[in-house]
Amino acid sequence: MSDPILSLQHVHKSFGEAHIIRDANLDVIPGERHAVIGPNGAGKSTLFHLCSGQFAPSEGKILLNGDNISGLKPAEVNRRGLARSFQITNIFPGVTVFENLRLAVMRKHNLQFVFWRSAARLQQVNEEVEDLLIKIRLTDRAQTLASQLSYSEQRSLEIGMTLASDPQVILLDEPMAGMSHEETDYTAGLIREITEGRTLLIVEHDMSVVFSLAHRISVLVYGEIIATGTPEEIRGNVRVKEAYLGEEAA
Ligand SMILES: Nc1ncnc2c1ncn2[C@@H]1O[C@H](COP(=O)(O)OP(=O)(O)OP(=O)(O)O)[C@@H](O)[C@H]1O
Repeated sequence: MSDPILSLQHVHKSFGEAHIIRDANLDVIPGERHAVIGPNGAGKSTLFHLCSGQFAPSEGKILLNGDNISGLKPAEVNRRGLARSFQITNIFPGVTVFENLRLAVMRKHNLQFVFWRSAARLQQVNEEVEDLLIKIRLTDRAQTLASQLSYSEQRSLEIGMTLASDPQVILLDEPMAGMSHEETDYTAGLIREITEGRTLLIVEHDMSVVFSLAHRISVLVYGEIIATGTPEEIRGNVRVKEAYLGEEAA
């Protein structure tokens, strides 16, 4: 197995007396689509916050490409190649799809207003935005206000904004939440496409999506990763059935 691109080593996270993440160990392999599943409140979002720099671990290490990123600020983690989307959408509803993406691309280049004096750079940003529009299949909606998009289109736009920094590792937190079956199928297809050649860590409650999309799955229960394996291995894991999947099936 190749070296992990993202590695959590004995990671703990406490808030006061509450031990939310307890000795989490997780290796994410370059190129894989890795899902984290677990009951409500298990600590999945907290785990993502730790990986993306929103929280610093109380103990343990998080490595990205072998470098210790524990405690680095989100912008620095992003600069090093990890981007995430949130459960709650962070697009700007009052501006167009194109402008939302342009803002995300400019953020990547860390652009100031002075930047706009250069027509060549403006052209470069616009080309990057056009490219993103194709990837998220929203070229026809470029001039539509984000608030006018359908729910799944808004999620596509958010995925596009996550892609703007051209990350090696993408973290998606419940991208299918609140979607119909059709929207879920559509978004699963989009995620397959846009993560080609990248690494995906995804939290998702829809088990049919998880088991068809993920190469490997980790199961988080009460802040502990109780199993990691292929979908078949996880389906057959007795501990997982007892702690989680049995309960879901019921
Ligand atoms: N900043 C915080 N301070 C104190 N407790 C927190 C904080 N953030 C999260 N928690 C607690 O940590 C636990 C895990 O929350 P988290 O959101 O990570 O779970 P989750 O697995 O993502 O849940 P869900 O599937 O419902 O989204 C919860 O009990 C939550 O109340």
